[in-house]
Amino acid sequence: MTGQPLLSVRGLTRDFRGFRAVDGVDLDVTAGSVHALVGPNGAGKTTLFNLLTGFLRPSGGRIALDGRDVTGLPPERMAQLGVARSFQITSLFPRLSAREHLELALQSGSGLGWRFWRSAKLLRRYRNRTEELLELVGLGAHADTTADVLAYGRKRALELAIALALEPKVLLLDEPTAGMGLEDVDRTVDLIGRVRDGRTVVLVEHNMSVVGRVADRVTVLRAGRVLVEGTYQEVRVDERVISAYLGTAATGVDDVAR
Ligand SMILES: Nc1ncnc2c1ncn2[C@@H]1O[C@H](COP(=O)(O)OP(=O)(O)OP(=O)(O)O)[C@@H](O)[C@H]1O
Repeated sequence: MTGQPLLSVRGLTRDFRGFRAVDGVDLDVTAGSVHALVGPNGAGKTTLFNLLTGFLRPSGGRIALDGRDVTGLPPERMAQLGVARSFQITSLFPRLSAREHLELALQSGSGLGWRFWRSAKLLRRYRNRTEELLELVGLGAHADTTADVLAYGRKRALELAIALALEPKVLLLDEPTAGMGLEDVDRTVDLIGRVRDGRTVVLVEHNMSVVGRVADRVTVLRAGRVLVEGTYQEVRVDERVISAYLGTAATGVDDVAR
């Protein structure tokens, strides 16, 4: 970790017809860290996530990536600049194999379009990278399986590999363990541990035990504002965090309060 904020947010605000879902958020994500955004239901985590990835435009405030102002840029521009999010399962092509998804992702990230196929050298390089990414996310044995028959946890792993194919500076994961059974959750925790190497990761996560295992820093949001920021060990015993969770029917309260 270098200690430098790679992603820096100041006074970020987002209104929906007069309702302030994100309200003056300041956030610094250190290069090389895993940074979790948590908070009870309706705290503004998803809205903040969508602001950081360009899927929503802020109503106010600034976002800087590596010192460059990227406020209000659209998602494709954010992705080009190095902010990639793990896409939802619905964005996978049912009839394409895991390998084909990665070849397409690498090709689109190369900026060469179809010209990419003309260069044997490039083709080889991308084939090698495809195999590396498949291994990294544990899909080496499923390279030729089409997305429609990949198990749920493996679909999520494929989405992650697709995001990694863009070689992002910051990888954003939206509830990476949502809907998973215990075994897949453990596998995903391992996976995050592997992919974080040399990367910066921001994740929204409801499962506090996952947060405790993967995150270096935790920002707790409530009612659109930053309530507390610190390590998992710090925030889990913070009275304000405990009462924020106790004040709602949110999941995760047991883990926070324990
Ligand atoms: N498009 C929208 N239009 C109006 N209100 C919205 C919109 N998106 C979110 N909100 C409101 O903003 C607030 C924050 O929502 P958000 O989804 O960001 O919270 P969250 O912390 O991700 O919650 P959850 O844990 O339930 O997913 C909520 O009150 C929500 O109803």
